[in-house]
Amino acid sequence: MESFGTRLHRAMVERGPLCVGIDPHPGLLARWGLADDVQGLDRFTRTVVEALGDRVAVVKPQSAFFERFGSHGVAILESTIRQLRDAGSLVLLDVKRGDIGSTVSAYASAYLDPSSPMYVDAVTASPYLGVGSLAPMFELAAEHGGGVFVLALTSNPEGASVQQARAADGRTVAQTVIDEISQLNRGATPLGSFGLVVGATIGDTGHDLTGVGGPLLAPGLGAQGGGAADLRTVFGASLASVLPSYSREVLSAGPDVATLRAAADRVLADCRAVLPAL
Ligand SMILES: O=c1ccn([C@@H]2O[C@H](COP(=O)(O)O)[C@@H](O)[C@H]2O)c(=O)[nH]1
Repeated sequence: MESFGTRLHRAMVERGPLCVGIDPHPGLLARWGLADDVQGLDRFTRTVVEALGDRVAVVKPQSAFFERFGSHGVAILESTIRQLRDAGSLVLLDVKRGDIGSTVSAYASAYLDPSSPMYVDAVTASPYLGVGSLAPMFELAAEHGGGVFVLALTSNPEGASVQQARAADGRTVAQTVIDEISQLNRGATPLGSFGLVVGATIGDTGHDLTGVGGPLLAPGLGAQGGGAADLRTVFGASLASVLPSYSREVLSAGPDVATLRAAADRVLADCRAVLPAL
């Protein structure tokens, strides 16, 4: 079975290094002329799948915007995941899960076991109960060709006070996460299956990402103020592993399918101008 890293690398070569998030904010639903209800949610997500599912490397549904509609929203999330997989994009579910290891096992089954209704190619995970507590996710991902993106240096301004605090050995908390994920990817080519989330808004923090060996998901572009040019400052020598991620910047171009596609093409061109060819 092919690893997630191999599948992701191929998707980035064939479709370009771009992840587009599905974040159906109430304001976006209104802007698209849709009601803030499950019907509006369903129409919104179907339009995004139609516009982008067959052309973008990775689509990242944000679970929170589905969960707020309860079981009906979760049913639409499951359906969206299936539609995206059928359309050929990789699905990264942004759920930022993390807990004690025995509970992480259940999260792993929910998202990374192919028999689960919510099975996706990769998930986001939070390391703040210790990177080791995420081991059940790493193991199930490795077994079934899945991936896990662990929060390292997030795009929000509040993140730095925790992530850039120093641990007992003098490294920042983020650097300890970076180092543990690098170990998991050792020897994997062309790309490891275990990624990090590093915001495009954080500037040059001096963290060493060169040994990660896995994908570096870069949110914070567009609506949060980051631009493609910032990728150079944040990622320096690691630019080749960057997967830029945009949500509102692209979604606000809807509901017209052609306009959504044009917005995705535009941000991809901006990123290609900065990132090395794969
Ligand atoms: O550090 C992080 C980690 C995750 N996110 C998520 O990405 C999108 C960003 O949406 P935009 O509309 O492009 O701002 C959203 O789902 C966040 O929860 C992040 O922004 N930063």
